Amino acid sequence: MGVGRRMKKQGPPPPLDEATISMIKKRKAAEADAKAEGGKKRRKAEVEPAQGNKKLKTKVNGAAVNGKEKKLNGASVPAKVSKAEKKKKTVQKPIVPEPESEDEDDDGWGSGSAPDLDDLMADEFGDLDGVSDGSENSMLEKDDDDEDDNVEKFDEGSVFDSDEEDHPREKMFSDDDESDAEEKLTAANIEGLSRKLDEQRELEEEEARQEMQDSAMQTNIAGERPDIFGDVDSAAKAGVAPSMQLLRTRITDTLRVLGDMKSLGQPDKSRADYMQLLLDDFCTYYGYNSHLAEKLMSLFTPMEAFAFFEANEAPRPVVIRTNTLRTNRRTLAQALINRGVVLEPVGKWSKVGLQVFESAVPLGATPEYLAGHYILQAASSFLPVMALAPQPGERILDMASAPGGKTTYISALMRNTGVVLANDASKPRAKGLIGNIHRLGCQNVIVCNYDAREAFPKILGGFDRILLDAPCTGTGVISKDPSVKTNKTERDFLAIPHMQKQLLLAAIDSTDHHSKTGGYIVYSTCSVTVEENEQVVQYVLRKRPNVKLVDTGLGSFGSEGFISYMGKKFDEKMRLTRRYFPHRENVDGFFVCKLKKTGPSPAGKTDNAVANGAATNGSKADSTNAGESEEEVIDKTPITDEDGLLGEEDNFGPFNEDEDAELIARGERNRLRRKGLNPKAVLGKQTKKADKRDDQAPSASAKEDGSAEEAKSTVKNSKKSKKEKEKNKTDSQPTQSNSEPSTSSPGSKKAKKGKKGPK
Ligand SMILES: C[S@@+](CC[C@H](N)C(=O)[O-])C[C@H]1O[C@@H](n2cnc3c(N)ncnc32)[C@H](O)[C@@H]1O
Repeated sequence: MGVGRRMKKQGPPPPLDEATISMIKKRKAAEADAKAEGGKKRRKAEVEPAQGNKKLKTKVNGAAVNGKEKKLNGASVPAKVSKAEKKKKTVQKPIVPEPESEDEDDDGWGSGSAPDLDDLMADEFGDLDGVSDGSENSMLEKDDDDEDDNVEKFDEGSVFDSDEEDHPREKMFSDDDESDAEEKLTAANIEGLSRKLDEQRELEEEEARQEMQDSAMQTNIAGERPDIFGDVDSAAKAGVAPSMQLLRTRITDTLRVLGDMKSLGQPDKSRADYMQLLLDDFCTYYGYNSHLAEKLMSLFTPMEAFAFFEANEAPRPVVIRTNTLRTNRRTLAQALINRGVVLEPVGKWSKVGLQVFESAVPLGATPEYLAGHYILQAASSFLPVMALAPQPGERILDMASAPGGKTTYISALMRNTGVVLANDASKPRAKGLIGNIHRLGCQNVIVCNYDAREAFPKILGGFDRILLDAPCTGTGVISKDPSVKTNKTERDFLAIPHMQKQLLLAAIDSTDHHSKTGGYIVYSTCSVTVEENEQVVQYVLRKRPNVKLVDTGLGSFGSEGFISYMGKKFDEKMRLTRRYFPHRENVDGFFVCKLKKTGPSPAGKTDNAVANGAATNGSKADSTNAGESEEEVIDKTPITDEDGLLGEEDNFGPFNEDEDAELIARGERNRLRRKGLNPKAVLGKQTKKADKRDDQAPSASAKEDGSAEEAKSTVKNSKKSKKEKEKNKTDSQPTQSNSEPSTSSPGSKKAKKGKKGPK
C-alpha cells in the first residue's frame, strides 16, 4: 500500500520528545518573563509560575535516572550525574499528580491468564479521526482535506506557552478557522524551534562525548585499555558490592570497550566476557533478573540496550484521550486549561490525544473526567485501535478488553453505531470495563466474560474486525510496573506466548473473511520480546494460510518488526508490523500487527490448541487419538450459497446441535483438567442430575398427551436436557483462578441463542 496523503504532506509523526517539550517551555518561559516585565498581567493558568517552575525543576522525568538515588540491596547510593544529565535536570519536565483513574493498572496480564493477574494493564485510548475506510493502510489516506488542515493546526499549536496571554491555546486548538498567515507564522516558529533543537541536541551529544572521554581518562590507567576486570576482581577480593557509581562507570566503560574492542579490549578477554560483565552489571544496577535482562539485551546493540534500560527508569508522559462521543479536543483542552492543567496535543498522529505536563487538580477526579469527556491512556495504546480502523456499523470483537481503553475508543470511532463485543476473561476487570463504558457513554458495546480461547468462534464468530490486545509479560511497561523486572520467569516466556497463539488463532477463526468493510485482525501486546510478538505471528501464519500480513496504516512512527532473530527467520512481510520502544519514541513498549483474512480456515485443521508451545498440525482423527488436548477449529465465517449470497435466515450456515454439544462438552472437560479436576467426577454429578430430570419429564408430558405425544416429548425433552446440561456446565465454568465466566452477561445468552448471528 502506498503512503497516505497526510503522511506525504506531514511526514511521520514525531516521537513524544521530552527535549522538545523542555525546549519549548524554556523558550516560552523566557518570552513570558519578557512580557511580564512589560507590565502585562498573567492569566490564571499561569498564576504561580515561579512555584511551578521550581516544582518542575526538582522533578526528574525523561529518560535519565542519573542523579537520582538508586536503591540496591537496601542500600541507597547516588548515581553518577553526567553533564548532559545535569543539564537535563535543570529544564522543565512534565509533572502531573498521580492519576486516580481506574485505567492505570498496567502490566500486560489479564486476570484470567497467568501469574499476577491482579496487576493489569493500563487504559489505552486514541482518537481516530484519521480512521479510514477500513482498507489496509488507509487510515492516513482517508482523511478529507478539512481533517488534514485540522491536524496541521493542532500541530502548529504545539508551540505554545502556558504563560502567554491572549489565550494562546485557543490558537493551538482552533480546529477550523485559522488563517494562512497564522499557519505561516507557526511554520516559521517551528522552523526556528527545530533549528534550536538541533543545536541543543548537538550540544548534548558533544557533552556526552566529553563525558565518555572524561570517564576514559579516569579509568584508563595507561591511557589506552581500561582495566575493567581489575575493578571486578578487587571488589570481589574486598568482599564488597560495587557502589552504584562504580557500576555506572563500569557500564559506560564496558560499552566504550565494546564499541572498539580492537584498541580498547584487554588481550586476554573476549567480547563475550565483556558482554557477560555488561549483563551482570545491568542486572545489578537496574535490578532485573538475568533471564529477562539477557532477553531484552538481545533485542539491541549494547549501547541501545543501555538506553532502553535507562528509559524504563523514567515515567512516560501522561496522556489523556478525548472522548469524542461526549466532547471535542479543543473544548476539553480549554476546560482543563481553565482548571490549571498544562497540556498540548500529543502529536501529529492523533487528533484526540492530549499530553499533560502539569496539573493543579487530580486528572482522575475533574468534573470533565467524571462526565466521561476523557480517559487516561498511554499514547502507545492508541495505536492498535488506529490500526484496527473500525468503521461505523461494523461488528467488532475486542477479545481481551478490560479495562476498556481500547473498547471505548473503538466505540467512539464507530460513533456509537454497529456492535462492539467487549470480552474479558476476568470478571473483576470486566466490572471496570463496564464502568468505563458507562462513564464514556458507549451505547454500542456488549460486555461478556469468557475465556476467549474457548468462546470464540464456538459461541460467536463472523466479526468484521477483531482486536486482540493480548495478555502479555508487560516488558514494554516496566516503567509503570517495575515488578516485571524480577517476577517474569523463563516459564512465563513459554506459557504466555502459548496462550497468545491460542488466542490469535481463535481471533482469526472468528473473523468474517467475506466482510464487505473489514476482515481484519489486529494483534497487539505491551511487550517487546520477540517470543510474544513476531514469533506468535509467524506461528499463526504457518497455521492459517488464510491470513496475510498487511500494513498497519500507522505510517513510519515506530520501527519495523524483526524479520530474523537469533538465527530464526520470519516472513519478509513481518516488516509490516510495528514496534515501539520507550527509549526511541518515548512511549510504552508496544507491538502492533494487522492481518487480513482472505478465506475460511482450512477444513480439517484441528490445532486451535497449541500443544505445549510446539506447533501441532494433526487431522481430526489425530485430535481424537490425542484425547482432548486439541480442539477443533470452527470457522464461523458466514457460509454463502453458490452465488456467493448469504442465506437470509441463517447467516452462519448450518449448525448441528449435537456436534456443538459435544464440542462444548469437550471444551469443558479440558477446562476442568487444566484446573486439576477430574471431569468425570465433576460432570458425572451433573449428568446424573440431568438424567433424573430426563426421566421425570417425559412421564409428565405423557400423562397429558398420550403415548404418541410421549414419544415426541421424549425426544424434545432429551434435547432440552442436553441444553440444560450444557447450561449447567457453563454455569460451573471456572476457567482460570480468578476468572468467573458470567452466564448472566449479555454475551452468554445472546451467544447461545445467537447462533444465527446478528448479521
Ligand atoms: C493487555 S490487557 C487488555 C487491555 C485492554 N485491551 C485495554 O485497552 O484496556 C489483557 C487482558 O486480557 C485478559 N485475558 C487474559 N486471558 C484471557 C483469555 N484467555 N480470554 C480473554 N481475555 C483474557 C485479561 O483479563 C486482561 O484484561
